[in-house]
Amino acid sequence: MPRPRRTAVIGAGIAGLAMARELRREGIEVVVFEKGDDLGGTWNYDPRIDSDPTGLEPTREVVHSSVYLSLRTNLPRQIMGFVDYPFREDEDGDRRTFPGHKEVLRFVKEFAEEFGLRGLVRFGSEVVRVERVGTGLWLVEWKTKRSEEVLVSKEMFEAVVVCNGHFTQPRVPTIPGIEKWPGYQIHSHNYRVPETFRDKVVVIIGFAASAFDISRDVAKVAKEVHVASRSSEVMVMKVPNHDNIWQHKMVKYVTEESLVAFEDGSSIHADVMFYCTGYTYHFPFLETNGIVTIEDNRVGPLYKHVFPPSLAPSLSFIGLTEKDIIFQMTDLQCKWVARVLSGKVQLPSEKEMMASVEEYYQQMEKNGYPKHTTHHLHFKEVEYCNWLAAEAGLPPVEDWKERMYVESIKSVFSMKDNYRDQWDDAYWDAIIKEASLSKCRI
Ligand SMILES: Cc1cc2nc3c(=O)[nH]c(=O)nc-3n(C[C@H](O)[C@H](O)[C@H](O)COP(=O)(O)OP(=O)(O)OC[C@H]3O[C@@H](n4cnc5c(N)ncnc54)[C@H](O)[C@@H]3O)c2cc1C
Repeated sequence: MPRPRRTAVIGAGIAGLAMARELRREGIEVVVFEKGDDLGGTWNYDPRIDSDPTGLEPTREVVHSSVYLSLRTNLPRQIMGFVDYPFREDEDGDRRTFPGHKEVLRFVKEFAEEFGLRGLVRFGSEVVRVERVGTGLWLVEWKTKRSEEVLVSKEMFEAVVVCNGHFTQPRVPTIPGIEKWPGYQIHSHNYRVPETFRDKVVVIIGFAASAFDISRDVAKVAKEVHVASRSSEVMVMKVPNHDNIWQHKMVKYVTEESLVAFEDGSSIHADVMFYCTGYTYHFPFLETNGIVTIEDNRVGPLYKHVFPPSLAPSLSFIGLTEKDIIFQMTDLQCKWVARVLSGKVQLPSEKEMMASVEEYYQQMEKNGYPKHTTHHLHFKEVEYCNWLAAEAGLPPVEDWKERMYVESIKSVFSMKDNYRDQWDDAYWDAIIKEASLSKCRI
């Protein structure tokens, strides 16, 4: 494919902004379509929630962000910067190592201003169709609203980069009896403040970071909080240092008398079923004639989680991988894609890319990783970033970032309350200082 003249980027979260910066650096004209009216994607806290709190009703009105009011980052700010643009403290901002969401938004906006990216974004423009047309171009159709009037417009692009985020479309487990259970159901996508749950008995399903944080937040006002999980690691117990939080095995069934029975044999009567059960990938605008599919949360086939081999390089996806050093990884993916589009880096042949995808799937199967974890990096987060960095002509991720990432993941999984405020800043400051001194010495 010849170097594209114009590229469409869908979304102005960190992925879309980083992509726009890299494309422009490569001299490629870029248009960023953003359905919201501001930059920052999920970091734009929005007090509104979807019209269906479970997020399952297909015709519901959707709010993009899943951020709740008390949210603080679960990674230290030192590894939440872009590769060449650190997340520095702002004198007037939230200077904590694990800052609140407002501070992340401030940083993302600062990044956009620094590189003059705002002017590349068409706000209030929701992409509703992306389709390859006979000429090898991509037709992008988007809608804009002016008061009550909806305008639909079309434009052709030589390449499209999908950066629409994947924390908006909830995934919810099937629970026997739930259709008749009379309580209130909600997915964490629609959680904002604990007040709704005052004096309620709340069952939270999930065992990852959001279930941990939200259970502690809700427990401040709820009567009881019962966290249930499929995880084999869950210990059935009353959680130490909390008067009103219990852990259980998964919910076995529920009844119309509001009973919730757990697989550990215990049961309670509850008011709220709260799903902290993750999200599914969702590209409602994308038409590829079945070339790109989503099956059991596997977007495929994608070479290195980015390029569908038979449509590469004119179609790509940024930020699909999960559980990694997100800002660094996203930025590196963007640098790689921009270099591929500019012709500086060649992709392998379609056949070779397909073989690589197949090999990855086989490896997953051999290791017993379920299909829905296709875009988890399975402890190879840094290896993946280093591969991207090499493709982008950059050095590998700094050793201290890798160590800090590993340590912060351990902290998250330690499930200790206040792990963020127990972080040893002095220790890490010394490590970073030593690393930068040794860089100078080289
Ligand atoms: C609750 C929560 C906590 C998190 N905590 C952390 C953390 O501590 N550290 C960390 O590194 N990461 C964290 N993350 C991950 C976070 O999602 C990523 O850091 C990152 O912000 C994702 O950026 P993105 O640009 O890929 O997607 P998003 O930020 O979701 O941006 C996508 C953009 O695309 C737009 N869009 C979507 N569809 C369309 C369309 N059809 N047309 C036009 N525009 C469209 C959306 O409006 C949005 O602006 C968290 C995520 C959540 C949900």
